[in-house]
Amino acid sequence: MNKMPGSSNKTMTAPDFNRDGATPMMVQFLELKEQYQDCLLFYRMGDFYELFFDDAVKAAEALDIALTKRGKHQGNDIPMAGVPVHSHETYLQRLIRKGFRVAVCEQMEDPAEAKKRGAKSVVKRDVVRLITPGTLTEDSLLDARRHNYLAAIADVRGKMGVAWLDISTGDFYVQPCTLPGLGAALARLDPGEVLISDRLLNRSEMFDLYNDYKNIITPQPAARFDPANAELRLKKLYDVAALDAFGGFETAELSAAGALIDYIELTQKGQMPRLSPPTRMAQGAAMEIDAATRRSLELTQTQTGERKGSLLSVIDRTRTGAGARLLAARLSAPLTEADSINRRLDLVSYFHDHDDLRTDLRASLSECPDIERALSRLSIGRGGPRDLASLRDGLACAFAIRNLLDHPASNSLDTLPASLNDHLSEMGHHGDLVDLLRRALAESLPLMARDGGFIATGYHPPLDELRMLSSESKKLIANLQARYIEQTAISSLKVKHNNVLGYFIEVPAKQGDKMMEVDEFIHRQTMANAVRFTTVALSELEGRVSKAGDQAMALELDLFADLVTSVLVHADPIARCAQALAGLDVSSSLGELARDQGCVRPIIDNSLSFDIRAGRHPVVEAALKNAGESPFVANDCRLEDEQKLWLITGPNMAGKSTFLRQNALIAVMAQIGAFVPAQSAHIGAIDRLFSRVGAADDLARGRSTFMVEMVETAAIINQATDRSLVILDEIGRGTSTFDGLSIAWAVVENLHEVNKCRGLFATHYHELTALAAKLDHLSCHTMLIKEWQEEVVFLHEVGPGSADRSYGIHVAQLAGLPKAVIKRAEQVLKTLEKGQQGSGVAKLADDLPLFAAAMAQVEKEEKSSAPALSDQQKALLSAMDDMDPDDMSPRDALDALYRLRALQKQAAT
Ligand SMILES: Nc1ncnc2c1ncn2[C@@H]1O[C@H](COP(=O)(O)OP(=O)(O)OP(=O)(O)O)[C@@H](O)[C@H]1O
Repeated sequence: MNKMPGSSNKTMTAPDFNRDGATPMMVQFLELKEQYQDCLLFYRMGDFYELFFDDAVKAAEALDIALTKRGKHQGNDIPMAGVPVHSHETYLQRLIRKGFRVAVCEQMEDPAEAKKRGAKSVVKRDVVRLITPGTLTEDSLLDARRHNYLAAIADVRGKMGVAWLDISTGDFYVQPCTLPGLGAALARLDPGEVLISDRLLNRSEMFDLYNDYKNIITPQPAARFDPANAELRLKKLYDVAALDAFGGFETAELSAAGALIDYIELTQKGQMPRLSPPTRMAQGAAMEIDAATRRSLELTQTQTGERKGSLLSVIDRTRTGAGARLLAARLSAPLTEADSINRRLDLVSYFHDHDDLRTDLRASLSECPDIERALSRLSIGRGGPRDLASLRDGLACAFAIRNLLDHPASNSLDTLPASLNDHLSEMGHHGDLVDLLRRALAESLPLMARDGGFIATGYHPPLDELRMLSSESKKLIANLQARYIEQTAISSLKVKHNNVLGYFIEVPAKQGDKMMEVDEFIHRQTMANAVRFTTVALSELEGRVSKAGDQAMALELDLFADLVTSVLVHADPIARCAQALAGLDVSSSLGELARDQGCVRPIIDNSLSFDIRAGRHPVVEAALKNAGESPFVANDCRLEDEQKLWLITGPNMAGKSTFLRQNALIAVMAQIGAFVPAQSAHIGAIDRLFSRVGAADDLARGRSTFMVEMVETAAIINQATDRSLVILDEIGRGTSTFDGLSIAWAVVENLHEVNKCRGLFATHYHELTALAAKLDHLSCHTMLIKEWQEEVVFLHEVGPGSADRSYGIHVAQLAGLPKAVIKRAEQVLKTLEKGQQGSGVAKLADDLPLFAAAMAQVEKEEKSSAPALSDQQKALLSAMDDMDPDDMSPRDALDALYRLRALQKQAAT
């Protein structure tokens, strides 16, 4: 941590809000800080945001910036740290990532105004915004390809509701929820921040959830979740008398949605961003996938938290940020309703079948800026000229895309899929707005409107006049230089400009006296090497330049505000257009993926089918391809009728986990409306997907591997229905053999008899295969291998039947376990296989030779198995032994080399 430089005095960290004796500025700071004690207060002072007291200490440590001090409070030094305004976003990003909340306090008036009230008066300041992880709008603080949701959870008389919105795009949703389903809902949303009322948070049932999300939970007073207030807030926001038009919301959903709006008002200080009316997601509309299943299937990120290596990274071919966000959102929430899935598939099919059209569309999309985020920034008063340009270019792209899709050059006789027509009509017509923005905006644009110069010449004549006045005056100033040189005969005289003096005449120091003699030149400043003057004419021209400049700036800002208004009048249709573009991006990119990867359109209906022919694991297949290894082996999976539940045995490393996961991933891909990596696929829509494939300790929650496994298994047994797909890999391996086997046994029976779900169950407990005789819908399958010259070759093929052994020792050998250990393991295995399990196991230690004896045996075998050397080979070795390179001349060395080569040739024949 940074130390207070050169300070032996006591410093104070936590501010003492006692204002006695404080300077007026500190009084102002303390008044503000007292209101925002849970935030770091960025206190604007000129070109810096300053932090004081423990805010400064925390920020200095988090940002690795200097910690200094400024004045005293109550007799103690005040720690201070600061970040420049022009680069503050980088610092903000780091603070937000580290979990801080920041209150941004701005100067609300020109310092000159404050001075008018008296020399000691303080510039008015106020907090204009609270920056929290769930309320970010700046591109620099956001990932362009991911949504950043702010979520709220409400409980009203035992009924729960979840609401979530992305302030940077205006998306807003609600859904009813149950306590057991809450974890899955949050895992799906992966929000940046979660609001929960303190009353709900204190309930013991919430402790686990709190544990999982404590870093992003922002507790709120229960009053902020009041449903009656929530309803009023929503009605006011959307200016409606009743909310029925948006769908029938349950009270808990309203309460959650209202808490979100309240929080936005609180953090944005009343500046409401554009928010789409809340869309209600019905319970069960999305495939339920709990957090453990998401982790194990690595849908949007790998188990180590990276995007690379996830399913999303392999299937994402989108060209726009909005498309990428939509694809990630769809992948997190596959649909359950067959008709909706098929509508999406129709569009993917269309793009899959029309290569040229798809290529042209994707080329156009590449040019399309992020309309959603630009619109959101403009709506919240945080946009700049470049956001207007993004809208201009994005809407122009939409126009071009509409033309392209409305009049496909080829296949003009094809009927367009219904969802394509929907997208086209959602794109609307924004020609007038594009035209306006084209005329209004200059070619190169500053980030902030206050930097000026962004209105195109010719758009607004009065602005052109002011600019002309200013530039003509500048020209006249330049002319003055020539006149004064002639008048004074000082050729080195220059007219210059700086921010302190404005325009001035500068001559070298030795010419200063000469200038002083002329009344016209008014002395301003004497420097070491130069003397500076002004004249009445120069001051007048300068006045004209700055007046015209100020007027032009004010006019530009007015014009900017007008343009923003013209955009915001159309905010909703623009947002719909942006969503349509994102939809086209996703569908065309899935069409591209299907073409590229040889995927097929799945048949999705309401049956209980699960029939995948020649399915492949998209991520493992891509990895094998990248590594240049042998191609992926496709496998069938039919979970129907008497084969609803598969029991899969087979050696380690034979591909069981890959097979299990690939079928889950194919189901997920199919239900987001993507083509799937298979020869054919028929899936009766799945309501819940469970995958328990390996588990790690959850030490944070004090759970062992086995405990985690059992908690997850319990969730499956309690929740899986006959429409669910359950994937279980090696249940029960974390405990003693007999305990594990018994649990696995009972779980299989329960899945078969009670849950009646479709499922894949991989195990090394070969004893379980006996269950197939008892359970009608259980069938045994195994990973095929070939044994060849004592080697095991994995074929990665799934076939009927069961394996009689696991070849674990073989895999251990491949992994490099020492030979002695392998040998010993083989001895133990043989003894066990002779039927000495159970009570006989205890006798193992007596019956088996000692470990040391086994080691000695290995050494002996190695020696005896070493191949005998031929006479020629011996001659070669002894010739090498006889050589001493230090004693050789270069000539001797060369001769020796030839000799060795000749001996080696003899040895080889
Ligand atoms: N169908 C396949 N085609 C080609 N290679 C495959 C296939 N399935 C698996 N593999 C390769 O085999 C490796 C091991 O697969 P996997 O982890 O699925 O085996 P496993 O049977 O589950 O092993 P264990 O029982 O030890 O967990 C994979 O990393 C992959 O490289």
